[in-house]
Amino acid sequence: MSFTINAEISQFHGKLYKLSHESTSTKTKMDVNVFVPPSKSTKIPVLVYLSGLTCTPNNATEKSFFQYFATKYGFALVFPDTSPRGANIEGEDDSWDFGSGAGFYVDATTEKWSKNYNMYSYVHKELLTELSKQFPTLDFENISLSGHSMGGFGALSGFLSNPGKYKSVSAFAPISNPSTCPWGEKNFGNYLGEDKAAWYKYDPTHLIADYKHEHQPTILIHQGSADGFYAKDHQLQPEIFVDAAKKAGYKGGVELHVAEGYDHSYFFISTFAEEHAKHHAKYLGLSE
Ligand SMILES: N[C@@H](CCC(=O)N[C@@H](CS)C(=O)NCC(=O)O)C(=O)O
Repeated sequence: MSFTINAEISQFHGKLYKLSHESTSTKTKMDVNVFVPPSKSTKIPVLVYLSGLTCTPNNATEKSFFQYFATKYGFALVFPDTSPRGANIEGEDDSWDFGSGAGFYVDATTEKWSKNYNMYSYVHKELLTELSKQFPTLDFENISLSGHSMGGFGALSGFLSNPGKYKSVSAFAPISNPSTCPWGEKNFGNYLGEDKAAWYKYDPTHLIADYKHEHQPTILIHQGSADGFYAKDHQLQPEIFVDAAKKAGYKGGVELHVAEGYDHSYFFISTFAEEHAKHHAKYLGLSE
């Protein structure tokens, strides 16, 4: 398997690559963007950023400002897509919060979706393995996770279900307890079926309750107070995750910042991108 380089763009003294490849996990062509900072190191740490509902790899690439901080601190960035595209499954393109653009970073088990909707294996296994061959100077053993909304859920879930694999995790407005919110119920119900035990294997609030691994870095979360998905729709519920972490005695703790007046958009994400970059740089061995 090899990547097609669709674009190679100079940015912040590094290179932004827009790539595509045939995925064995999703059985579709997948797009992914990778930013490589101007480093002479042959072991450049990596931050994987998982995007939210409706996004392609380009939304965060164009609006998060993360590349500036990747150059400043010296880590590479990986921006995966949010679902398979064009799998030709009935209903896949019918709503903005399910199917295309909403793979939810799980491996589907229901008959209808399980052939293609395997974003958990795609992100945490296939993509990282394939990128390590394409980019030999990137160190995929020194890697962290971040993400927004559905991707914030994907980051927390991926970190907690792969103990020790990721050095650190952070999230912007994450869907923190998907088993108890409308987005989670819709997506988990369709992808994983009605047995909630299967949902809990991905739900950060359940995962942290059972997390036993000694690697317990501080988990950084920002949430905008004026985000309608938080304040009005109760899709995000970061406080429930914080409580679960406290109850579980998670050693690093969860640092939740509710930022007054900020919404759910990339104006919010870009404002706090540096705090997240700094957080990961510390755990990736790039700063104090
Ligand atoms: N389409 C939805 C909004 C979806 C949304 O806010 N998606 C977030 C992630 S959950 C996002 O990043 N959208 C793309 C963007 O802002 O570039 C609506 O009309 O309410």
